[in-house]
Amino acid sequence: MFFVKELVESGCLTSVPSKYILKNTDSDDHCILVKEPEPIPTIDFSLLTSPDPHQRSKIVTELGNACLEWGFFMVINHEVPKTLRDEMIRETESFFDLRGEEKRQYTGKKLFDPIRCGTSFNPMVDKALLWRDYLKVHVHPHFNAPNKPSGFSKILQEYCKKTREMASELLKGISESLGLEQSYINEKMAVESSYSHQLFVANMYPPCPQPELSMGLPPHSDHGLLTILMQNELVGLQVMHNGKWIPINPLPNSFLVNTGDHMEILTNGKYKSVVHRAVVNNKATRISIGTAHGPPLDTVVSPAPELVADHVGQAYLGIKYREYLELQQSKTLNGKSCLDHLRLSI
Ligand SMILES: O=C(O)CCC(=O)C(=O)O
Ligand SMILES: [Fe+2]
Repeated sequence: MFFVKELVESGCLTSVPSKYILKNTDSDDHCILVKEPEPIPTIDFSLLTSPDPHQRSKIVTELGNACLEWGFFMVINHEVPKTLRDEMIRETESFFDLRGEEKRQYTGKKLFDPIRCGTSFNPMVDKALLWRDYLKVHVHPHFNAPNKPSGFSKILQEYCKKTREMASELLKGISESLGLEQSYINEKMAVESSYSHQLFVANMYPPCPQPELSMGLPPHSDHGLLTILMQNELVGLQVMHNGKWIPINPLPNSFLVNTGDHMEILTNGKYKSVVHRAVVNNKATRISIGTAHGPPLDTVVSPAPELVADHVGQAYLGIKYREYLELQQSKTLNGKSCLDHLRLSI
C-alpha cells in the first residue's frame, strides 16, 4: 500500500496516475459549483452558554435554522484555545511526516482497531483511488493514540476532550431547537457518558498535479450525530446546498460543524445530514481534522418518538451505531447511499 504522500514525494509527478482519476467536474453530478463564496450560517458559541435567556433563545433559533436549511455551520467564539488547535495540526503534520514504515504498522487494520492509517476510503472497493491519506483513531470511550510523534498523544487527548464538550453544548442547543428538553439528545444518545463514541479523523491531501481529475473525498455524508472539523489554512471543502456546491472558506480560528446521518435518523429526517466533498489543489498540502460524535457503539438509534408526527410516521429503521459504521465502511463512499438502506417508504 502506497500513501499518496509517498507518490508525490517520489518526485517528477507531472500527471495523475490513471487509478486516481475520478472526475469532479460539474457535469459529473449535474450540480453547479458556486464561484463566489456564499455566507454560511455562523453560530456564536459564547451565546449558547450565555446566562441571558433572550440571547440563548436567539442563538438556539439560529442553530435550528442552520440545521434545517444547511446541516452545516461555522462556529466562532468557541472554547478551544487557538494554541491547542495549532498544536493539533502541527502534530498531525508530524504524524504524516513519519517514515512510511512507521505508519505502515497501522495500515490494513479493521474498522474498530484503535488506530488506522491508510489511503483513499476503501481501496478494496473504490472505483478510483482518492487523493487522500488518513489517520483514524477511536478516542472515546477508550482513548488511543499512536506513540509517535512523541507529543501527539497528549495534544490529541486534550483536543478530543474539548471537542466532546463543544459537541454536547451544541447538542443541547439543537435539542432545544427541536422543542425538546435541553438534555434530550445528550441523554438519549448517552453523549456525555463514559461510553459515547468519538472518532478522530485526520485527512491529508498532498498537492495534486491535475486537481480537476482527482478527488480528496467524493460526495458523502458523515455517520455520526455531529462532525466538528477544522483545517490548515487551505480551502477544499465544498458543501451541497440547494443543489449547488458551495466552497467553504472558514474564518480563521473557527470550526465547521455538520449534521450526520444519525442526526437525520434521530430527528426522523427533520435535520438532514449534509452532503459534502473535499477537492484537491496543486499548490500545497491541505490537512483537515474532524471528530465524529456519536452514541455508544451498541446503541440502537431510531427516530425519537417525540419527532415522529402521526401523519408522517417513522421514516427510518433503527440500527445499531456499530452496524451502521460497518455498513458505511464496507462500501465505497457515495453520497447518502448508506442511509438509503434505512429509509422506510411511507
Ligand atoms: O477535508 C475536508 O474538509 C472534509 C473531510 C470530511 O468530510 C471527512 O473527513 O469526513
Ligand atoms: Fe465528511
